[in-house]
Formats: sequence, structure tokens, C-alpha cells
Amino acid sequence: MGHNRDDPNPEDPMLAIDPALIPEHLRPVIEAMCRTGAELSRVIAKGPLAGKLGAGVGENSDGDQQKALDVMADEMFEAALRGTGVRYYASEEQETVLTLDPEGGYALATDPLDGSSNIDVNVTIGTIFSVFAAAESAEASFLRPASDQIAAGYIAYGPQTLLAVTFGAGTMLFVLDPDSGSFVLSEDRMALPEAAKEFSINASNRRHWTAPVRAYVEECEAGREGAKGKDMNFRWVGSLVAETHRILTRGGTFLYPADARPSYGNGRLRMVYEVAPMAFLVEQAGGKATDGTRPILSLTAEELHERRPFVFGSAEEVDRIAELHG
Ligand SMILES: O=P(O)(O)OC[C@H]1O[C@](O)(COP(=O)(O)O)[C@@H](O)[C@@H]1O
Ligand SMILES: [Mg+2]
Ligand SMILES: [Mg+2]
Repeated sequence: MGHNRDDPNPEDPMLAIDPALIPEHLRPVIEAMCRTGAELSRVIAKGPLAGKLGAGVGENSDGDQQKALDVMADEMFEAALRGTGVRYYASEEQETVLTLDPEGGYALATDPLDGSSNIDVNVTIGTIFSVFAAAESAEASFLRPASDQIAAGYIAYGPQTLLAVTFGAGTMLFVLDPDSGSFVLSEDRMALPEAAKEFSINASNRRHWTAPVRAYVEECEAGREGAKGKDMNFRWVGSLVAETHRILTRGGTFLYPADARPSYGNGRLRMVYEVAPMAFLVEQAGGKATDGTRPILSLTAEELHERRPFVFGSAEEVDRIAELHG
């Protein structure tokens, strides 16, 4: 029996994930993320039958338009994490950090709904999360080296609902079994291929790119006739979660670089709840993640909603991009 949102049963012994695979101290947090992810996947699967999920309902602190599903997802994760040991909750959809449990030992940052532009078109969207040990204040908990993360993960709502998660000992992949409502282990160590055959960047911004980014994309486009000596395919979904999952599975490169548009001086993606957790997952699967030159995990966010240029994927390609930045 799965977890029915309309008919919650606190006595239900069914867990959303096998606790044996989760470090003991993090079990309540990860169980809450999985249980809520499973609930959210049911709402997403209903699409228009669940209401106008992609309708604009306001703006978040970053000036991005908020959609109904962004707000719903944020409310569901916030509610589910109460009582799980999360002291500080930071979300893309909340301007400031919330204190959920003053005695809790963890600080969790989330992009509760990633890829919002894909809500209404039945394309994969996701949830991203990052966990730190709580420090003496909210700022000290989140504004610290990304290498201090103790867990990171994403849930992808696509043809399958998937969870990729790391606790610093490899990246595990789980698939939500719709019959049981539980995430079942499918790969205990994801391995991101060292060489790539695909690259991903929003090419509509080409005229705003820096010279090294332009040089890299030109190399990819030159294919076997150019310096690479091999053809490269191109993909852009517009959901970081979907892009990351594809690259973890079959290799590739992703770039959301700084560009010359006003307010894109640090790219688009947010360091604390998009870039840092994805970098942790990618590195734990054997890939690399940088801001173009510096490893993301060596960087410290200075503000909760700050952006960071983001390059990740197959090690050879990420090294080549750093070289081009010379
Ligand atoms: O529309 P663009 O500029 O290509 O940006 C796409 C990127 O923006 C995002 O949608 C930002 O995430 P949100 O939907 O959570 O704001 C990423 O998932 C994606 O990689
Ligand atoms: Mg996002
Ligand atoms: Mg989002």
C-alpha cells in the first residue's frame, strides 16, 4: 500500500525508502523528502486534473515568477520536514531561512520545484536538496564551503520518479515503485562516464557568452573535423534535474555560464540549493563540477540566493573547459 495524501495513516508501517541504506542520523530527514516526493509525483502525474499547476501566483525573492506548483511543493516539504531534526529550512521560494526545530541538528536547503517552465508541458521536473550539519546560526549553516555538505540529492519527476542521493560515499539511485509508494535501490554507485558525446547549454544566449565558452561550444560543433576529433550531440531540456540525471547516466557536459546579460554576471543557477548539491552528486559519481575553473566544492556562498556559473559533467570535458579559460 502506498501513501495516500487524502487518507494519511500514521500507523502505516510502510516506509518510503529502506532505512538500512540511509545513515541512521539522517533517516527521518530523507524519509520525509522521499514521502513528500512520492506525494508530489502523484500531483504532477495528474497534471491539469490537479488544477492549474503552472499558473503564475507571484514572484520569489529572486524576482523569478512563482508558479502554483513551486509554492505547493515548498509548503509540502516545509511541513513534512517539521519534527525530523531540521533546524534551518532554506528554500528558493522563501526569502529568508525558517527555523523549523530549534533543537534540530540539520540545515536543509531546497529548490522544491526545479524546471518550472516545464510544468505545463509534461517534461521532467524535479526537487533538489542539500543538507549541512546545523551551525550556531542560519547564516553559518548555509554560507560555508560546499564541501561541508553531508548529504545532497534530487528527485526527478519524469517517466519514472527517481531519487539520486549521496552521503559522501558514492551516489545512489532509487526508483519510486508506484505500486508500493517506496523508493527502491536501482544503482548503488552511479558512475558518470569520463568521456562525453553530448553537451548542454542554452544556445540562444550565444551572443552574450564569454570567449572561452564560445570556444568550447565551437569545438563541440566542429565535431570530428575539429580539435576534438569526434562528433558531439546537443541536448537542452531546461530542467537542471533532468539534465543532471542524463549526464550522470550517460556522460556529457552542462554549462550555465556567466554571460553579458544584465543580472547574468554569475549565470542563472543558485549556489546553495542548485549548484552545490548537484556538484556533490556529480563528484561522488566520478564527474567534475566547477564554476568554469574552480571546483564548486571548494567555494563558499556569501548569500543565500546567490548565483554561480556552473559547469559539470564528464571529467575530460570539464578539464578542457577550464583549460580554455586559461
Ligand atoms: O530558461 P533557461 O535560461 O534556459 O534556464 C534553464 C534553467 O533554469 C532552471 O529552470 C532554474 O530552476 P527553477 O525552475 O527552479 O527556477 C533550471 O532548471 C534550468 O537549468
Ligand atoms: Mg531550479
Ligand atoms: Mg525552483
